[in-house]
Amino acid sequence: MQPALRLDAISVDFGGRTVLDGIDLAVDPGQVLALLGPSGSGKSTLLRVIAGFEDRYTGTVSSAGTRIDGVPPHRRGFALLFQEGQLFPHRDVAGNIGYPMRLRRIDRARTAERIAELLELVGLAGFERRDVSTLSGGEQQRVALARALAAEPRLLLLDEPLSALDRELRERLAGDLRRILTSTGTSAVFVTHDHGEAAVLADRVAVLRAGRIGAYGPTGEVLAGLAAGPGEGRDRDGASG
Ligand SMILES: Nc1ncnc2c1ncn2[C@@H]1O[C@H](COP(=O)(O)OP(=O)(O)OP(=O)(O)O)[C@@H](O)[C@H]1O
Repeated sequence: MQPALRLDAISVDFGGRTVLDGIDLAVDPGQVLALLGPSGSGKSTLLRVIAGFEDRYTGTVSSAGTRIDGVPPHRRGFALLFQEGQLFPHRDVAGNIGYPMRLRRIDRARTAERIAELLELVGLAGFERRDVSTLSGGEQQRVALARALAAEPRLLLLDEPLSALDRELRERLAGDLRRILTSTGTSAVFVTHDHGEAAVLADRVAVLRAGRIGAYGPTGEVLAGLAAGPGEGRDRDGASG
């Protein structure tokens, strides 16, 4: 099967400064890839290239065997989940989750059924009519996740999706998120600073260092390598620059 995402020789140069330097990566269908690395190593820039928000790059981005360079973000079949879920404040929970289905003109009965399924999946069964402003941070992130999954994305892109939450909630939600991604067979790329989060969520880890891939492989191996490396493992990024 073709990878859900493939990057070939992605480089980004901002005003003569190399921010990404020849990145090659692939994410197989159903696989979850974590991008780790210190601040400024290029993680968000790479995510922006994948999502289609950044066109100042060389190299190619493909999905399911097709090049998608130049395809606008909303036509890529990807969904995004950020640190703050960015829900629509004037819509209730069902209105938020159903939004991608409305855009796709899926009929009301099917939409309502799917919303109920997604709420069950994220542990918020029966929350349809709740005003989003009355939800806790963790509940809002669950609703944002349900909305991202409602579009049945070919790839889910997550930019530190749990970092706004407190530690205990973060750990619980990381486990839930992994279960949900597995049960829906969703391929995902997520940016994190947190090794624990990568350990729970990811099948593979790529460590960025100054715009290059410093380490890449199965999660256990890469994290063990970081913990054992000289002077590394002490900071949360596991990279000394
Ligand atoms: N639009 C831009 N113009 C110029 N430089 C930029 C731009 N966007 C990012 N950069 C620079 O590119 C480098 C990589 O930034 P990026 O945000 O991708 O890093 P990051 O690994 O996501 O960092 P963090 O973990 O702090 O979010 C940084 O040095 C940043 O200052």
